[in-house]
Amino acid sequence: MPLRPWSRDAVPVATGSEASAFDRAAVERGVPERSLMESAGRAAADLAMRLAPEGPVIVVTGAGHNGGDGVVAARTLAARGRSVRIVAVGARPDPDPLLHGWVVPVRRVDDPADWPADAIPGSAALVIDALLGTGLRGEPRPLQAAAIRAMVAAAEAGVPVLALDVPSGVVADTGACPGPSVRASATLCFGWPKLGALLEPGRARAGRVVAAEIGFPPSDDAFGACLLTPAWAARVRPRRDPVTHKNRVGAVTVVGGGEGMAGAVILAARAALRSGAGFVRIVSDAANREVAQTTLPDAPFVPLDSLDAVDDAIARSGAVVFGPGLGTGEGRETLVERVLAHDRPAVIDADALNLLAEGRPFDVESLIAPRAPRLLTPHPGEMARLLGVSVAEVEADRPDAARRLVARSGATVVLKGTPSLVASAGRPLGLSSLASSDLAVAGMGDVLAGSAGAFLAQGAPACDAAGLALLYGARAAHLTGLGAGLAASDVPEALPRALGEDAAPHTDLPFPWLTLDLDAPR
Ligand SMILES: NC(=O)C1=CN([C@@H]2O[C@H](COP(=O)(O)OP(=O)(O)OC[C@H]3O[C@@H](n4cnc5c(N)ncnc54)[C@H](OP(=O)(O)O)[C@@H]3O)[C@@H](O)[C@H]2O)[C@@H](O)CC1
Ligand SMILES: [K+]
Repeated sequence: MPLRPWSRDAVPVATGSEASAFDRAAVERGVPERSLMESAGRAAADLAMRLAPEGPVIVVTGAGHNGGDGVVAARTLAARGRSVRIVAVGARPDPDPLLHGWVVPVRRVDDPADWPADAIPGSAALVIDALLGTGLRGEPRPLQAAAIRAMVAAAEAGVPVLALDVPSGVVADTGACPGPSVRASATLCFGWPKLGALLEPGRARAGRVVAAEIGFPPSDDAFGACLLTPAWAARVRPRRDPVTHKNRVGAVTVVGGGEGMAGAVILAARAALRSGAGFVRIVSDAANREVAQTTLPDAPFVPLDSLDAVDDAIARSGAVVFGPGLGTGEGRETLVERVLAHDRPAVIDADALNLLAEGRPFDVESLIAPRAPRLLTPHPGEMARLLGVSVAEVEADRPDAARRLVARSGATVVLKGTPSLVASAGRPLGLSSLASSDLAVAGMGDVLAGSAGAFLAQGAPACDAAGLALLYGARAAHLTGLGAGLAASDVPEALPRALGEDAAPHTDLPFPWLTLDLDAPR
């Protein structure tokens, strides 16, 4: 199972607005716009030849620079001997100077009510969507909407569609689709992947996401997000010193599991051990002692009503995982107060979050300026309770919800979903590159919390611990080969294999300009 996605490290991700501002700044610095467009269009032609090694190519162009990229791609394909035709939607110069004198047949379409049925024939080997890029404002107008519908029909008839920069109709800032949008089998992003191609619903429209270096200056801190990839994880993950002992490599205390909820703490504790923690303690309801100790004899057990023993366990730990299966019944406030009084890095999950959402005994604002890193790991329902909004409001702008909780709590936040997001003050928003519907199963949150606790205890900063837990958990799930039959309890056992992989990420794209090759969502 080849390690994917391919990249050399974390990949900067630009919103459409950031990309446009960066384009302008680059041009002001003397980077010729034509050279950027030339590199973009030639990279598009390279990828097009790979996706459709033979047969006719239709390039649907718009009036802006996205269309210009498409014209360069069409010219390059023609110069390489391919059969290519342009469908020009809206105004373009005639003849187009970007064609450098090459004669490429152009079909001009100006009337949305009269879209020619044969403009995109079913016999095409590939459609290149160069209609709308980062310049889309609002819902596509009727002419562009007709072109998008024609490209959707072609895709439904089995013609692959390569979208340039972003599938037309998808808002590059957010992934929203205010009207019709192209269904691409692959999207080639120029410079950097666009956030809109990585967030739903845009992600589902983009297919495989490939990014190309096209001659931009370095982006440094220009963008607010980045894609966390396997190569990034391999670089930042903690490694053991050859000479060490169990308390030096990360001790974790998992606090959770009300009566009858032993499974959640056991999953978290097992994930912590399998993520490299040297010592894991379980603090749980006394009724769970037998099952916990039988199932996971490696982890000493402390009953959660023995508060002094709880204090002692936490004081001996490098990190706490607080909340899995905890329950929100009477008396839990005391435990919250006691656990969070320690200056230990902590993952705050599940019912510990629900208690904070109810202000029992305090709310997330009281976490501000803790003496140790805090990592909050809500799913959208918990996030909605913490912010006092509806789940629909969270889902409508997930990056904003994550950033708001960071501002309110001072903590690092993982907002689970597809993709899961990692938000932390002063750091770009991290997007997991390994989202998969296979992970939508009960107990995965407990595994994530335990694993993140292990990375925290091994000294990783909270945002790295969060990203590592997301990526290695998802990779482990993939390595089980169980697909939609995955159970959360399968994942901890596969974590060591995921962590042990040192094979370089794989791509079958041989292009020197390649900076990212990310599979279509599963
Ligand atoms: N600049 C650079 O350095 C580089 C840029 N690059 C490329 O350029 C792209 C950005 O180019 P861009 O800014 O020209 O915008 P673009 O996406 O082509 O769209 C503008 C067109 O869309 C139209 N339009 C807008 N809203 C609409 C609607 N609702 N419904 C219908 N039409 C609508 C708008 O029409 P208008 O509203 O102005 O009449 C205009 O015609 C970027 O994604 C990348 O591919 C690369 O080559 C690298 C170098
Ligand atoms: K496009």
